Amino acid sequence: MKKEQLAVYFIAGTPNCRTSIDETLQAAIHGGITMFQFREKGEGALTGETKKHQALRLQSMCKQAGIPFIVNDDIDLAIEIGADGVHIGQEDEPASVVRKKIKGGIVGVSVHTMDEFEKAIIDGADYVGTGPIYSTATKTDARPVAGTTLIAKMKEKYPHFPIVGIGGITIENAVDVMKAGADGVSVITAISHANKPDQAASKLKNVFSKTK
Ligand SMILES: Cc1ncc(COP(=O)(O)OP(=O)(O)O)c(N)n1
Ligand SMILES: Cc1nc(C(=O)O)sc1CCOP(=O)(O)O
Ligand SMILES: [Mg+2]
Repeated sequence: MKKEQLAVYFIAGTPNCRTSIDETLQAAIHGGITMFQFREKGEGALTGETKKHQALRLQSMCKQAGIPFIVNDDIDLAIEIGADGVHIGQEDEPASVVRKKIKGGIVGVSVHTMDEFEKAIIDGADYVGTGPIYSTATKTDARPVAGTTLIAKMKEKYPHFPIVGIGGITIENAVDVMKAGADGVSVITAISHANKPDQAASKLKNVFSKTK
């Protein structure tokens, strides 16, 4: 995985989108997102075959655009459909186990402390996501707001390891996350609830280009 692929990392599931997730993702791709995570979670989330078929449609759009298609939590689905990778948190399957299952695919791990970060590196993570950087209404079980301090500490100790910030990130505050040392920003609402998701993605990409 190239670090640059984390620049504008869009995450969404059907419950996050105001119009259809297919339209939202297509617009986000048009605006320049660099990676996509299918996170089918929360009230009204699809399950079973319907979830799989939705995943396949989105995967095909990502493939055509040449951006990695990552599956959140559901390792079996990721393997079944041949996704480019998975994202797991501290409450999910251990990263060391997932690393073996996913073989050469991308493994992203959520971390909240320096110890979790160093363990993720040892376990074979390709990148880490850390947050919530700012207050978020999207994840009901999010941890307390962390700010950008941990990102700066992680970058200081491991300058080359890919790190992305997540949680409450907007077009306005993304610059501070980048300046703290993140290689990119992960967003749900900033793109999925935007009136024009393509423009939101494009503005986030501009923040990245101006900061890096
Ligand atoms: C890029 C990125 N970073 C962090 C997360 C959060 O993962 P997790 O803690 O497992 O929480 P859920 O997303 O599964 O609710 C993420 N998904 N992506
Ligand atoms: C999925 C997720 N994980 C978080 C973490 O802190 O690990 S915050 C979060 C939600 C991000 O959504 P939004 O961009 O709408 O705030
Ligand atoms: Mg998870």
